Amino acid sequence: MSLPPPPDILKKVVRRKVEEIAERSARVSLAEMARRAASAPAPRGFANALLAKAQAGVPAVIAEFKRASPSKGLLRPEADPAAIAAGYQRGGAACLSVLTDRDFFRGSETDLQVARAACALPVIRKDFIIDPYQVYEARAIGADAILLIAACLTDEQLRELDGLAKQSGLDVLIEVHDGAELERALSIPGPLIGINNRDLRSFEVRLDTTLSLLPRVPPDRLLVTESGILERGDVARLTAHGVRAFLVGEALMRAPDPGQALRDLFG
Ligand SMILES: O=C(O)c1ccccc1NCC(=O)[C@H](O)[C@H](O)COP(=O)(O)O
Repeated sequence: MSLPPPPDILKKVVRRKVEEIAERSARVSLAEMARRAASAPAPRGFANALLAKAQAGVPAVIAEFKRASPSKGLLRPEADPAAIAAGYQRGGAACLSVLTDRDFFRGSETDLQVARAACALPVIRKDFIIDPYQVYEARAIGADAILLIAACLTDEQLRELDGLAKQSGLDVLIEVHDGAELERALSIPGPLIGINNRDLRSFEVRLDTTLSLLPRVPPDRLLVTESGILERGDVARLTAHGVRAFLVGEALMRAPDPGQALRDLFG
């Protein structure tokens, strides 16, 4: 069951992020966070892990750790990130995604650190990144990649945050929802383009979002389809159209054994 969307969740989340960044940078300065980022362990190669699977003809799956979400409420609030990350690795995931937002997803930086320490998979920090501070913070906590949501960012912010991430050793997944956002994302060099099937304003999920934008994604980009992949039929439908990379959360987090659910979905 889906919850009714609050009026424009993205605006609400971004407003809260602005406050959060002010609070955090008062506790740990930008300069100190940049220093911590510079001394973080080497990144694991998020984009390369996806590309290797896709080129081998195997579904490249980013398996997501998510306790709750604005659209679905509580999924698995007491989940253990270490056990689930290890299960995802055994289940054949190429990469992990960890929601670090606290107020809307019940996540944390600790979830990412614990999940990454429990496996050898590269990890993307899934959050609403709008400021350089969060890029340094992502690297400082050990993330290997960040998500940039085109709908939350101006072209200038997108370019600045993407440049800073790459300079810091992070891979970037730019997420789009429509043709206009896709054009903006394609103006930025990089191997990964995420197409989110969930309309972040209405919460409606349509796999057709990926299928309609897919012909506009050049072959040198790896399209990652995100959200609403719930059953084998969804994977079969997307695969039949040439989709090779998937980001899946809810279907795995709701299952008694998320790693086994991953095997069952893509097996
Ligand atoms: O999931 C939400 O309710 C949501 C609401 C507002 C912004 C982002 C949101 N989700 C983040 C994601 O993109 C998904 O967690 C991810 O694509 C996995 O989706 P799913 O497999 O449907 O859990």
